[in-house]
Amino acid sequence: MPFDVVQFPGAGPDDRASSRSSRRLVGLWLLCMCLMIGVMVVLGGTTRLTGSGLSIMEWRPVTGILPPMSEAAWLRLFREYQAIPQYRLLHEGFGLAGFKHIFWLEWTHRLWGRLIGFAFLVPLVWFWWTGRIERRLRPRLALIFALGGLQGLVGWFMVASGFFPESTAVSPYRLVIHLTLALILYAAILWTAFGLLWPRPALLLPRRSAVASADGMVRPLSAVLCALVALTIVAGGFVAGTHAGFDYNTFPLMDGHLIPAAYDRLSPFLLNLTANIAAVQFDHRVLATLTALTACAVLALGFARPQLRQVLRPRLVAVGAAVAAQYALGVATLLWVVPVPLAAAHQFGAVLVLTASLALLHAVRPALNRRQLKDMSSVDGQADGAAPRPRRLIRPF
Ligand code: HEM
Repeated sequence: MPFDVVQFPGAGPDDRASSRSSRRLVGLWLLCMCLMIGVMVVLGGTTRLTGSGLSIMEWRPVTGILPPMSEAAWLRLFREYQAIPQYRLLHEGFGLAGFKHIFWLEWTHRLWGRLIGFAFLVPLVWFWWTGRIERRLRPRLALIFALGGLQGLVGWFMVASGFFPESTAVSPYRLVIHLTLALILYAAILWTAFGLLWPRPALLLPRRSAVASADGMVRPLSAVLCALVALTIVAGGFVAGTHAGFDYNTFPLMDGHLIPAAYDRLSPFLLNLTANIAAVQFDHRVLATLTALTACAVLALGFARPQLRQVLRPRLVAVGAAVAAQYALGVATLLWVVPVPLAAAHQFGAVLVLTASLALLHAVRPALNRRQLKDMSSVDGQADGAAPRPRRLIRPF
């Protein structure tokens, strides 16, 4: 009997849901959802970077799936777009062909959003109906679906801010909310998928050993890494939202200084963190550097300790590679003054960094209770060559 199968003789209606095959099926479906969200993040980034996001000025969740069907319909939409400040300031004179170009990007972004909703809802109903989803997971998945719907609304809330008089782009605050909610959804789905596919921590670290032993330090360090990645992403959202990447295009100095002279230009001081280009860009650099240093610390610890190296090697390599590539991409995006392909790759890189750090944290998370720990020890501690005993219930997250 495979150890991961959770089978209780005469157990309740969750029997099918907790079987290995159901968990794998549901887990793989959720991983596919993550992939779709990753593509969506790149599509959203490209839409923003090419100034396409304001080309559809209506919010029609269902009927909006149909693009304009006649020349008259195209002309009507183009005339509406010509009335907003973005057209006059960014795209004046680009003609109907230019308008169609930016329209199709925004339309594809919205269409992909609808497809994500569809690809989530239909299997969810099917798996639920056929008893493949454990009871405990049902409220979580329903909440994720509701948050997905909310994300569509937040997207429109963001786009609407681009139509304010004299505004040529969306509000940075709304852009950050949109990006953050997308990545919260992504993280929640990924964590749930990991829990289904790898129901127990890869490493047997009792709660007490965290911090108390050198090996145990890997857990708090991984948690700090995830927190720093999250903060760096939010800060990156502000860099994108305030167009801060088009200024201070040198590295590591900013205008000849390590800390830009204009860091505290605005008052009150807190406003600098979100609205002052110098401070916004500097904070993103600092947070990214702290993220990279923490990743180095996790890697140094992981490779120095044989027990950690043996179990965590692929995850450590993934964290190292993703953070190094993302840092280099960030610097390149800055030095080349935000070319669309580099900036879009940098946006996707953030998803990869998040994925790798969550995979590491998931592998070293504590077992849920003492019994689990005992059950795990009974399998893991088979140095005497005795046949392993099947474990009992391991909750899948
Ligand atoms: C772990 C490291 C990093 C992470 C996780 C990260 C993450 C992000 C994210 C999520 C964005 C917002 C993308 C968007 O909304 O379109 C962003 C934007 C940006 N980041 Fe980073 N970043 C990192 C390192 C760096 C570094 C080291 C630099 C340069 C010194 C940098 C420069 C930029 C620039 C210029 C933008 C704006 C690009 C645009 O306008 O599209 N990043 N970053």
